[in-house]
Amino acid sequence: MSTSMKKRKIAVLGSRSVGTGTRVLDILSSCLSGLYLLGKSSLVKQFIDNNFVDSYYPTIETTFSKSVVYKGVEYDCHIIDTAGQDEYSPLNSQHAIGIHGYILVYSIASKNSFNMIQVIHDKIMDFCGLEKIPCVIVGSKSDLQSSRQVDPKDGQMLAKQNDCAWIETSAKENINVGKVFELCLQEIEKNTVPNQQEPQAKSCVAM
Ligand SMILES: Nc1nc2c(ncn2[C@@H]2O[C@H](COP(=O)(O)OP(=O)(O)OP(=O)(O)O)[C@@H](O)[C@H]2O)c(=O)[nH]1
Repeated sequence: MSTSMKKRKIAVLGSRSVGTGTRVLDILSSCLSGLYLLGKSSLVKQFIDNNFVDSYYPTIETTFSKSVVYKGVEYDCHIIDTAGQDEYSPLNSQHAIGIHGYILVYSIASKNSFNMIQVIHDKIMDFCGLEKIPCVIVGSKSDLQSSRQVDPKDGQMLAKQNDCAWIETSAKENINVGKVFELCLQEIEKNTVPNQQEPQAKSCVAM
């Protein structure tokens, strides 16, 4: 790996799926309520391995690395696939400190998961004490059109209100997966002052 590569840490967050605590029951509950699962891990897996698996394994937080060339610059991206956020739980500091950009995921087939995006966004802003965070709001499972509960216009409006990028994606059909991470780098680099090597120092970014 080139020493001049810019390191960017990206956290993938969304609402936590309601696990039952045991493996068999988790699988059963995912069959019953699969639409409410966000597909965070599937999105990351498709990006890292070019692979989609239909089965569900509850996420234990994992970090992946991949070098990405964006606008002719090579970035060493560290992507943290989180287990998700509860409405009332405080933000885990590891999902804020040292993070350069966020991918906030909802399922287009779950209005509840969409409603959680503003809650999670506000939690990050509160934690970091910032007025803006580099962020992409992502509507996952765009292949599930017949189960759609979230209008694209609502996604775009939420992104506009929070000064974020927005996109819909399908890990299953490999639609817009690379674009999600490009948009995240774009939002991170918006934070970079011209002629400056790294994103501007913010209280939550470890330089
Ligand atoms: N139709 C469809 N199903 C998907 C897509 N992405 C993921 N899934 C399915 O949704 C389920 C949950 O996917 P995961 O990627 O494990 O979801 P997660 O958000 O990481 O879930 P947690 O580990 O509970 O946080 C799995 O059965 C996937 O196969 C997609 O783009 N389209």
